[in-house]
Amino acid sequence: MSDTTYSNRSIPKISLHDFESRIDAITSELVAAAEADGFFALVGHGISEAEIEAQFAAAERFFALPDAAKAAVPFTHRNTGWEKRAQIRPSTGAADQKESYQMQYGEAMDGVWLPEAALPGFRAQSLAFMRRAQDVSDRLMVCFARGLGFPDDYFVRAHDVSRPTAQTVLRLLHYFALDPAVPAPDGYYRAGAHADWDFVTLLFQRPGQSGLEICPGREVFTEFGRGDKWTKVEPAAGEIVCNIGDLLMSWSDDRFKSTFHRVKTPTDPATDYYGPRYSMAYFNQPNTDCEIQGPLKKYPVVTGSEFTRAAMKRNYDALQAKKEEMVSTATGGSLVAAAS
Ligand SMILES: O=C(O)CCC(=O)C(=O)O
Ligand SMILES: [Fe+2]
Repeated sequence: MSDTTYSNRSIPKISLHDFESRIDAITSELVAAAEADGFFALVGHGISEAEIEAQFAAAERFFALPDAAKAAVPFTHRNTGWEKRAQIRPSTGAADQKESYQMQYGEAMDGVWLPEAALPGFRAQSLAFMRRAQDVSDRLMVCFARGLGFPDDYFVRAHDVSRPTAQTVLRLLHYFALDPAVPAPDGYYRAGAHADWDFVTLLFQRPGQSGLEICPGREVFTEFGRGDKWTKVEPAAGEIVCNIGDLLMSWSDDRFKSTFHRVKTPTDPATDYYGPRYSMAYFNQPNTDCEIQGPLKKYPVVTGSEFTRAAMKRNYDALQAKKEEMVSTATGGSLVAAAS
């Protein structure tokens, strides 16, 4: 990561307090942030620090189980379950050095919840927290619908978690601690650069456990490039960092930006955080049967399941291209230079 240059831009902080009476002002702030940055920090959203910490405590209990126990609920093709060092990013061609567990509301969780006895209270705690995150998401969706000239309930209905076609996910993440005395090996990434492919992501972080960096600048949602000017986003107690995903970028005819981001591998003991990092990402995904098209009809109509399939294919194709690039660089005799 020695090629990184930093820019000290800050992301907008937006409060949702008195939502009903301030909805137009909040909508203007959200639209401006979505157009310019693709990232913003929410305060006054109604989820208390204690509620967030209770879910982090549940996440810690989950990850503290032996791998053999977690392996009973492995990652599935329906985007649920547990993985460890298994997510390879097209930007790096290497697996993220983390473990994660993804939960949904409906049938996609069949067989992917641990038995109650293995982790008492975990399922009820997590589903209750997901509903709290959904309440916040619904308010953002009303504002984005207004901003784009759709009826208020347009996006809320397309992300209805009470229906069996729901795909929305809460992902618990755990990045492993590193020893500041031992430099991380080449090719070690906590989370390689990527854009999310959902509508909007709500990211919960723990104060002190830094590492998130963002890189605005994408022009169209189909673009898979990445820029080189990064900005650190420090966790603050009680704040929810939100980012626009590819779905909303496409649904807004590329007006709102889905922004590249990553979790930096610590390289400097003077400034970087080497301890374990826990984070939680709530990915708002569309119902499989909803129809997606922006007001200007820039892209053809697709259903929620078609959009998901296309996003996975774009990711897969980009990964193949990265692998070919790595092979050709290696056979060109410059293996060391290939480490990005
Ligand atoms: O852990 C984080 O802070 C970021 C996670 C993330 O970007 C993702 O899982 O998509
Ligand atoms: Fe992400």
